[in-house]
Amino acid sequence: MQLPNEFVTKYKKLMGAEADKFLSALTQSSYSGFRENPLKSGQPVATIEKATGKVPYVPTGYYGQVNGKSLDHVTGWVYSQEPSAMFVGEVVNPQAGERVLDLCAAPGGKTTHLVAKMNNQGLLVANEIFPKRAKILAENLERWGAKNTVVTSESPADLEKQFPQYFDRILVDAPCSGEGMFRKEPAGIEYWSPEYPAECANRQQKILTSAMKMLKPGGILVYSTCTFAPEEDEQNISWLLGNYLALKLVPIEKATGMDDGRPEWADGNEELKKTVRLFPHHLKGEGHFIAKLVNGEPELTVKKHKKKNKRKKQSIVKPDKKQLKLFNQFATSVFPDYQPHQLILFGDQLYDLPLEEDKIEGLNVLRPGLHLGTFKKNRFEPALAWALASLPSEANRVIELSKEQWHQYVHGDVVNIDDDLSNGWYLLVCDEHTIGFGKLVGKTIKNFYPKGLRF
Ligand SMILES: C[S@@+](CC[C@H](N)C(=O)[O-])C[C@H]1O[C@@H](n2cnc3c(N)ncnc32)[C@H](O)[C@@H]1O
Repeated sequence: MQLPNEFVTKYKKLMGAEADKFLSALTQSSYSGFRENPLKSGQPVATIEKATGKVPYVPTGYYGQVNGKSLDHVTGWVYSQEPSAMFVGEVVNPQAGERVLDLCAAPGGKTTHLVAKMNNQGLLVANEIFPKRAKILAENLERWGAKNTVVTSESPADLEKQFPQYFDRILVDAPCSGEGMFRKEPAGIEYWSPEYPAECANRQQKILTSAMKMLKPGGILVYSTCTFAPEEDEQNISWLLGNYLALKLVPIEKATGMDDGRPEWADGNEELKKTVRLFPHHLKGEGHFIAKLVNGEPELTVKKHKKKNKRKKQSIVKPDKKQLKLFNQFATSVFPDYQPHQLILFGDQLYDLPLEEDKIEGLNVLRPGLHLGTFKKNRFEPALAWALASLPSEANRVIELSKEQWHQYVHGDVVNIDDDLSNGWYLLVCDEHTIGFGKLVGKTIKNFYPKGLRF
């Protein structure tokens, strides 16, 4: 890997005596890792995936690689994530029941972590500006079993109009110059230029300005990047502190190998030591920067947002009596204890929306909460997302499949069983993993695994 000369010169100057160790670490191999899903896994994942060790600062984190076609991955028991990036979710530390915004969320590494920390309770809005990336985010959340999460695809400036002073916690995992990922994704080096960090900082300040409008008084803002560039890290935090006088840095408890932020790389404010830097020559992970701030602003009367926004991208419709009957028939037979927040329809798709419906009107919403199923003529077909967000113990009607039958199922084949069971819908389970729904007719399970996911 060839680092740009200007990059080397810049960091030799900034890092001084440490520069050689730092630059040499960038030429070594990167670390891979994964988090297990505490909402699902009933046994230590380290024994079933190829974990090479425990990430010391993340209770659910492991070093090692996940096989994308393994049962654990396909059913959302694990999520592949670089070890340093895992610390961000720990710093955000959202609580069950809170309103949380992940403003730059795709592909969802941190969002899935937040879902787990919130125990799927409260509201998580996961936003990604680019629709294609937002689609991947929605798919990853579906596999993870997110119930409390709405996926939107908006610019921060548009989102701020909808949610003034609304969130208890906001994560801005900002688009950045990516210097911390150079050894993991060397293609990023091509985009780098000496001017690039300042350009990124400018964009980050715009995103932070929108984030501040959506943060409640007393709310927590976490800002993270995967770059070493002081312009995007300490200098942006100085900028925030200078522009929002009620914002205060909250100290982050550092694990072994983590460094304090560097005041001397910004305006010398010693408070910046409360931020954290993860350097690849000091720990087993890639480069990251994280700051945690609390908004001490007293509660202000928030002007009711007048909907200037005339675009009606989504219209909210409730299921009619007939649809409710079909849904209830399914729910009573398979998930008798399921308590939806609010049932809404997008076309013929039924979702369980975890927030007030007017909050999503006018927004580009890819996933208005948990996808429960589809109405087709005179029947209700449950969605894979609902299965993946459920535990075997929550279902009345379960069929256990062998590993071989699971392979048939994800391949899209019909699966035959030996037992005599009544016809109808069942939750399919393999080795304690919820894998999907199947409709039993005689001794044959009709396969409803989505075509696009088959392998
Ligand atoms: C560092 S990545 C987020 C990674 C993600 N949080 C995760 O853990 O998987 C930053 C994201 O910001 C998005 N982005 C790019 N430009 C943006 C902008 N102007 N405003 C908001 N988000 C932007 C990118 O598409 C990208 O998905």
